[in-house]
Amino acid sequence: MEIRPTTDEDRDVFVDTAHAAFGLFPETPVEGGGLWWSALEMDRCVLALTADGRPVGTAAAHPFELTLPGETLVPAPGVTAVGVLPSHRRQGVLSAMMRHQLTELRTRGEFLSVLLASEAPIYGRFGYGPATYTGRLTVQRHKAALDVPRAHGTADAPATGSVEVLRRAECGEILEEVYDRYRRAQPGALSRPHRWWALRAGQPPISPAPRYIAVHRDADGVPDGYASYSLGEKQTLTVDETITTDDAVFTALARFVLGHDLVSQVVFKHVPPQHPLRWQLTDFRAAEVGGDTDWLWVRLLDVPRALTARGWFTDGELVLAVDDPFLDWHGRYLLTVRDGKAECVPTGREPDLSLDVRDLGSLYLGGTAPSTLVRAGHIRAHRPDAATRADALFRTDRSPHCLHWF
Ligand SMILES: CC(=O)SCCNC(=O)CCNC(=O)[C@H](O)C(C)(C)COP(=O)(O)OP(=O)(O)OC[C@H]1O[C@@H](n2cnc3c(N)ncnc32)[C@H](O)[C@@H]1OP(=O)(O)O
Repeated sequence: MEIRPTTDEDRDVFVDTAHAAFGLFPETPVEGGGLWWSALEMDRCVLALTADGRPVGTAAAHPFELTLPGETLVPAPGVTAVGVLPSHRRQGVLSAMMRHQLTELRTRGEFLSVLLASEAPIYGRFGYGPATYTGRLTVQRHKAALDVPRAHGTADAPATGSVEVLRRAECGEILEEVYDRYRRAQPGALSRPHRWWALRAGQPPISPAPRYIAVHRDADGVPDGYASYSLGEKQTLTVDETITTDDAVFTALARFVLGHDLVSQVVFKHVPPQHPLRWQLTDFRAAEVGGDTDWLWVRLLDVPRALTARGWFTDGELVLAVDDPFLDWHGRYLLTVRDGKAECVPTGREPDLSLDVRDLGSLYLGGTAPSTLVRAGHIRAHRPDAATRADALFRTDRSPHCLHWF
């Protein structure tokens, strides 16, 4: 078995092998298709080949930026197109590719990588842990009235601005600009490189799939939010994504789609856990939460660099004993947080928590409380107050959320 990096000449072989691994025929640029593979950069891909040179496995990484708590932007290779031909599975091909890729990323100086998992049981063994969650909110339109805000001087001042409906093709750079502003402020969000928008690679609203876009503009006419949507069967209006940094603008866009005629229900895909929309409905039961799932998985490759990169919101200290069985590595660190910044240094002190690197990946963005994984039996707390202190330390000002598909 040989694992080797690819070049532009390997693109066809890579794309064919990846499609065969997923049981698909290579996608053609038909109406609506988002050619996900056109965004692959071949110098970031690997092929696995048998001894006689037949390609049997693929893996790739996109050069994304990830927003950490504290609005810090860091490089985050987005692992994708991972596949092994059905004839060559369970013979260690994926394990060999993962070892090659993670070692290469670490050598290049990356301190974390991310992915979306096709199946949840695959990636924990390689050190990835689920770190952001997403869900679907289905609202019955006949019960969809929004409540009058009870706090004076806040949301009862509705967003001043306007909503205009455009077709996707009429939006020019608006979506890219609004998305970019949003993702810089949203922990867990990924950049969508300009190349993706230009190639129209991926899922709506990036892809050429026909969509209406409700664009919200502020009082000066500057776009500050959008909702990408389509109407389908059973009078269902589906919103692919609602993008804005401003809660009042989100409410204005929600009010717009919920008021759409000839619609019996509105499905908001990709709503973060604990989103306020449910609480804004006069009838709390008008919204049904579904499709609750993990989304972004995080793998830490350099624990001190990763922990000092993110912002912190509570002072404190914690000794973490971290195990990385896949890359055969162990470290014990004193994490000290003062005024929003962390120091993380090797220590000989007794640990507060012992944990696998995959579980640290789950805690990293603040979307999973350490005490949850202690209660699940995955993290070992060595002192009675360790989980509570860890919860306070890892908590963030805003829950992480990611809705980019790759
Ligand atoms: C980020 C992304 O791209 S997600 C997309 C992942 N790809 C797919 O889902 C495409 C379809 N599936 C495949 O191509 C393959 O089954 C892969 C890539 C998931 C696994 O490849 P393989 O070469 O069979 O994996 P490999 O032999 O290295 O298995 C390593 C271990 O993972 C386990 N494993 C592999 N796949 C799975 C799975 N789908 N579910 C549960 N366990 C799995 C194996 O049993 C093995 O366990 P062991 O070490 O205890 O023996």
